[in-house]
Amino acid sequence: MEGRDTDRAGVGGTVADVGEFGLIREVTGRQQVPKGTVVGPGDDAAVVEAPDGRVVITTDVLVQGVHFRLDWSSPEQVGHKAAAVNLADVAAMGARPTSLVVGFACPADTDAAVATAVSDGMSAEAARAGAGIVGGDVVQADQLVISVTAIGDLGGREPVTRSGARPGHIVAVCGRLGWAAAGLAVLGRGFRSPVGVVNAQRAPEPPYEAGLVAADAGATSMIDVSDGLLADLQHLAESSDVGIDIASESLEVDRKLVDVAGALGADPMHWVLTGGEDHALVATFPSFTDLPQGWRQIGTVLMPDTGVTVDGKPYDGETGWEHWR
Ligand SMILES: Nc1ncnc2c1ncn2[C@@H]1O[C@H](COP(=O)(O)OP(=O)(O)OP(=O)(O)O)[C@@H](O)[C@H]1O
Ligand SMILES: Cc1ncc(C[n+]2csc(CCOP(=O)(O)O)c2C)c(N)n1
Ligand SMILES: [Mg+2]
Ligand SMILES: [Mg+2]
Ligand SMILES: [Mg+2]
Repeated sequence: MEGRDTDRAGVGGTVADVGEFGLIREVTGRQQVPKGTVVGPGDDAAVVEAPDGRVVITTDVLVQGVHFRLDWSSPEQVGHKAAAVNLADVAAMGARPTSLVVGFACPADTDAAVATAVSDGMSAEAARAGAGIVGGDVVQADQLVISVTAIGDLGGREPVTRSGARPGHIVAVCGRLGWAAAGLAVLGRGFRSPVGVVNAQRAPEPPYEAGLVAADAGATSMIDVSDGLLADLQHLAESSDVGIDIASESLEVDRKLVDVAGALGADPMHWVLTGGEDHALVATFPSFTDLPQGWRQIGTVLMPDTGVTVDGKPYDGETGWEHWR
């Protein structure tokens, strides 16, 4: 196969065989983490030492047909989403986003106005988080690809990683769950309404400020929900070496989700538990914490042997999005 070098492959099969998270383990296992790295690969963002402080840095790539479709979303909404998913990773470290660097790839026949509208959408969402675009690159490609690197400022705080949860802590969430998944289901069936869930899929609105607030309130770990609540809690549970139980009765299922699910013959609780792309923030706090405004308790941290459960039982079904699956 083109480009395949069996001597160097180190791992057999295709990336689909290895899996998204297996591939991350493979590539990070071969990398040397440089001196001055405070938080290396494995969290929502890295934290590196700079001469005058610590910098939070993270990248997410969005690919046409995988993360968005131009017949589903306006170019501005695509740009908004590309910025939001990265800004949310900075917020999930308890940091304030400051700047974005943008890689933009598209075919030769793309309208220039599409490219500028994507950029405008990114700038507008960055501004909502207090950040702006400071550089980038534009190149030719077979489809639209947007790669964003976001930089954040901890303002002297310690980063809130995925690894600080301990048994007895409470699990809390801020932001929407299941809305973008409902929107995806609607769009996937060729509908364009209700616009509330559809716009949640097109242009998510993560609660950036809540990341800083959680850090100041003593959050012990945090992650943003990109792949699905249960899938992302699994990452947090593995990093912290704990178990987590979610109480389904504490998860509010908005009337809108119930209505959309009814119309599509879907289960709204499945969207809430496993839907990604709303970029809600999930954090753990010591049990005595008065949760900050907007945060609600949804579960508890347990000993590691139980894994991630819902009402004490393992979840029956996919827990979230995984590339190549
Ligand atoms: N090619 C890579 N090389 C080094 N580290 C990587 C690579 N790909 C991913 N990682 C690291 O693996 C960890 C998990 O990545 P992942 O993309 O799942 O996190 P995320 O960006 O928070 O989630 P999502 O992409 O679903 O929004 C991150 O710390 C990321 O930096
Ligand atoms: C056209 C189209 N098809 C499917 C989806 C669903 N989807 C794509 S990536 C992802 C998880 C987050 O991505 P990542 O892990 O890369 O951050 C999800 C839920 C979509 N948004 N658009
Ligand atoms: Mg993340
Ligand atoms: Mg990522
Ligand atoms: Mg993901």
